Amino acid sequence: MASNYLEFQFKIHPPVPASEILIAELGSLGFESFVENEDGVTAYILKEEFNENMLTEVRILDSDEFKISYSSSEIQQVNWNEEWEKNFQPIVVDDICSVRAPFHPKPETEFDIVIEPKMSFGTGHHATTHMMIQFILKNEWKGKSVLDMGCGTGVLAILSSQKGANPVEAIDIDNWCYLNSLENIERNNVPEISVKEGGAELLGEKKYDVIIANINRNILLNDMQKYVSVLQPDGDLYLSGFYKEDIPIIQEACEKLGLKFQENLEKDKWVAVKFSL
Ligand SMILES: C[S@@+](CC[C@H](N)C(=O)[O-])C[C@H]1O[C@@H](n2cnc3c(N)ncnc32)[C@H](O)[C@@H]1O
Repeated sequence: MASNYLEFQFKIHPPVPASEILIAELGSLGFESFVENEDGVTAYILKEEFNENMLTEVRILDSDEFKISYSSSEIQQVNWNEEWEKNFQPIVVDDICSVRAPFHPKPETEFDIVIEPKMSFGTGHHATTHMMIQFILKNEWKGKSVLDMGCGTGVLAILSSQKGANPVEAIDIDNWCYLNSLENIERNNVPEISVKEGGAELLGEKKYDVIIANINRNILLNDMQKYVSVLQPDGDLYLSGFYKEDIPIIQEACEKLGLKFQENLEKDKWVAVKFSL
């Protein structure tokens, strides 16, 4: 791919495992291809698509815990696949589920998900994806209707389908993630998964046995009511994308909507929580 791109180095001070939230925000602003490094994230955006207001949006992520700074430079050519091949290692969750790129050898695990992430979130490397995979692995999924909100690469929707969920639907607000999920679903030869581009406004009358949403605290708080309105009685809602200290606010919002806390997983300060109606 040869285009005029801006390359941004975003540094997180002090370095904390917050880069995936930064990546999710950058992705929704129109940045492409993200490479995580020790200090933060390198991200790219087409020069004509960049505007200064985007950096104001990024600064809103600053908190008591960390601050984000950046520098930028203009570049002519990016080979995104080479970037990923340098940076993307396969992962194995609980010895039974691998998430890997097409160029990695086939593993022996029971579940094998092949993802070409390009610039979408969801390689399984991040704690939140890892924990959502653990939840899917350890709970009954067979025959259940599953909605994956904020599907990224489609990794959780693909695993849901491999675990026997049917039908599976996936939604992401980002055009790149929508397209990338379609590609990855085809690559994994799973039964048809419906993918839509948008947010909670796409949810209508149809109800689901299970909803999984790994997004971020504020979007979850904002959209949770809509999610619950399309959850079957006795349905389960699995949420991630927030820190342990956010559990009380998430739990309070869920309980107001009639959900009961079931269980939470914790990894690198991040949590994933299961609620049931
Ligand atoms: C943290 S990533 C999770 C990706 C994948 N599900 C995983 O677990 O690895 C969050 C995803 O949510 C999407 N997203 C952000 N806001 C959203 C919204 N309001 N509705 C739906 N998707 C959204 C982002 O584009 C991003 O792909």
